[in-house]
Amino acid sequence: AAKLAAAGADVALVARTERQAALLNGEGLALRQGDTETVCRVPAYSFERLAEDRLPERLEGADWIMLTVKQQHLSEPLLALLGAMAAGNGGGRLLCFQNGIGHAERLSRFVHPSRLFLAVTTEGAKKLSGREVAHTGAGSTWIGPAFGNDEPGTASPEIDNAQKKAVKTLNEAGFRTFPSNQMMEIVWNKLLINAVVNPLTALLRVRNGELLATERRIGLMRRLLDEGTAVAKACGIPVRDDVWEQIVDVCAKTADNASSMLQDVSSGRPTEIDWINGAIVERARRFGIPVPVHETVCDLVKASVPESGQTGGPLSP
Ligand SMILES: NC(=O)C1=CN([C@@H]2O[C@H](COP(=O)(O)OP(=O)(O)OC[C@H]3O[C@@H](n4cnc5c(N)ncnc54)[C@H](OP(=O)(O)O)[C@@H]3O)[C@@H](O)[C@H]2O)C=CC1
Ligand SMILES: CC(C)(CO)C(=O)C(=O)O
Repeated sequence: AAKLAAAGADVALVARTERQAALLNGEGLALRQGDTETVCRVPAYSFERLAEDRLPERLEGADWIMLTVKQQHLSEPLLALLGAMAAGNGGGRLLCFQNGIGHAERLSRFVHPSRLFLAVTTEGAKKLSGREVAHTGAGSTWIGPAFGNDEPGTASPEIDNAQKKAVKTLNEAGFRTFPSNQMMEIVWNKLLINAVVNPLTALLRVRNGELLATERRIGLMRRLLDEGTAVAKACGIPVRDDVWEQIVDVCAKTADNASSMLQDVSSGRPTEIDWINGAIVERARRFGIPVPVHETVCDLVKASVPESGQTGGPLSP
């Protein structure tokens, strides 16, 4: 939001709590990039208030709604609010940045499928406080319709134009962004990467780069990738030949990063495992494909976070 606003886009934020919205409205949104911090003024609303009140005109008329919550945050009231925002005057389009799969199908019960778009990004961002965010790494972003239009050139002119405008706006804000009509393929490609890196870093409590440090870890990574690839192919998803090389590259380029799942497990928060490895297990069952390593990491990751998600934290002595 800070980078889009700096590039001249008309942006508003929706925080979860009224408290955070008041903080953002009072003190501004601070963006940290390297050693530089810039503060910008972006009007903020809260989900808590919006879920109860009428939608303000500004949000009802939004061209694009960028959804950056985690999969486990997609509650029924949030889905209903997004449905209302995407149905307003002129009809907003919803761009979903989630890792994992399953959200497009859930959202399509509330938002017309023609207004649903998926984004896959390798940009890195970290919330530092209620009003501060760090841009932790530049990457690339692909956006496109969630359903249909698999054949290049078959999207409606309206979708094409909306997509072009969003790509242009994101590029102007400094995000290297590309349009795609094969988002399912791109989403699955990222899924296969996350399904290897995230659970293993979370369970072994290591940073991304340390996964490549031993043959035993590499063996587990390869078994997760082989099982995941078999499921993707059974689902009719073309899998790139160089996914393994991409995984090695991600681990090398983000060597010092704690993966999002490691961060969640270390803080005792619920993880996105159900929408990453869990989604692979669920689809494997449909096709009768054995995925013992995915099943095991799902159980272990879930067992490592207390059911209530209230405690957890560093390893016990
Ligand atoms: N961070 C990254 O670099 C990348 C993340 N992704 C994906 O993007 C998604 C978001 O990741 P990330 O930003 O790291 O996740 P975080 O958990 O850091 O941020 C999610 C935010 O959503 C807020 N939220 C939850 N529920 C609501 C609601 N009902 N209304 C408004 N806001 C809400 C949370 O607020 P609160 O804190 O108050 O609970 C939180 O600030 C995930 O699916 C992740 O896998 C993909 C690529 C890179
Ligand atoms: C690519 C990777 C593994 C980078 O940390 C990621 O997306 C995550 O942590 O969720």
